Amino acid sequence: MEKRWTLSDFEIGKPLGRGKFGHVFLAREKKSNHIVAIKVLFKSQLKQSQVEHQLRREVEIQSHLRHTNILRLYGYFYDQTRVYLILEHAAKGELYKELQKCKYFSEKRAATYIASLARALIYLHGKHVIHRDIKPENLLLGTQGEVKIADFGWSVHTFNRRKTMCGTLDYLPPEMVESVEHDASVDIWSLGVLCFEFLYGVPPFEAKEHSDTYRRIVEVDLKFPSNPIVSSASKDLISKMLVKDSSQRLPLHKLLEHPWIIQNADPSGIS
Ligand SMILES: Nc1ncnc2c1ncn2[C@@H]1O[C@H](COP(=O)(O)OP(=O)(O)OP(=O)(O)O)[C@@H](O)[C@H]1O
Repeated sequence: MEKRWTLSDFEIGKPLGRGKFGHVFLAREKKSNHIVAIKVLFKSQLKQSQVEHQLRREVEIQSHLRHTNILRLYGYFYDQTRVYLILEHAAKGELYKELQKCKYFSEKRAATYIASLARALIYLHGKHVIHRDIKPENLLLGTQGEVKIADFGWSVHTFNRRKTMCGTLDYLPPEMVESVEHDASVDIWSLGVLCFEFLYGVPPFEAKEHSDTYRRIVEVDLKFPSNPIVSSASKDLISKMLVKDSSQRLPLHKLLEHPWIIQNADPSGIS
């Protein structure tokens, strides 16, 4: 049986930040002395924005994941007005802020993050989970500076079809057999965008007008700035991820064997 948590199990510490729906606090579980982050969400706000369903899915998915580069969700509890999520504490905070501070990362640091994220995505996809929202704002940093995927609000579990089709796989057309892998390749695209942003400090299809960004994405209008100077190996990798035909994007296990990753990524995941 899983433990039923209550607020009295924790000593609440300093605020770590606030989001759209609630506040995050440092906390200590009294019995174990374990340090965690507690996210407090107001039920009224969740209802108003009609995101209860999304939150339930997020909790359901994230609580079953175990990977160094995925933020752990240990459990949850609620009272009359609030929902509490017990999260792994990411001691070094938001990656987004680091990127703002440095403007752009070194190739070693970028490659280390990208390799760690590729490993986390391989793990997720193996569990039929597609993240669909990989971006700097959703990444946190652990004690050693290791990157952690934190926000599962847009993730989906693509298992339902398999369960419901159980036993009748013989009749599935190729596009449906392939669709899980096909869907997962959205995360490869996002990882390519992220890699560009890590190295240049700006996302690749940025434009003043929304409509222009849209057009640049659809056309895959990929241009590498001349500044900062970035290795051709990294550009080669990015070009292999940002491919319009999703079936032609570099598979994540191949990404891990790419020369730029081999030469630059720290295998420990610490940068
Ligand atoms: N597990 C954690 N460890 C350390 N800091 C955290 C943790 N979770 C959240 N934070 C901090 O608290 C802030 C608010 O987090 P929260 O997830 O509520 O909102 P968000 O993801 O920034 O925004 P949104 O509400 O739009 O999803 C984060 O930006 C981060 O600085």
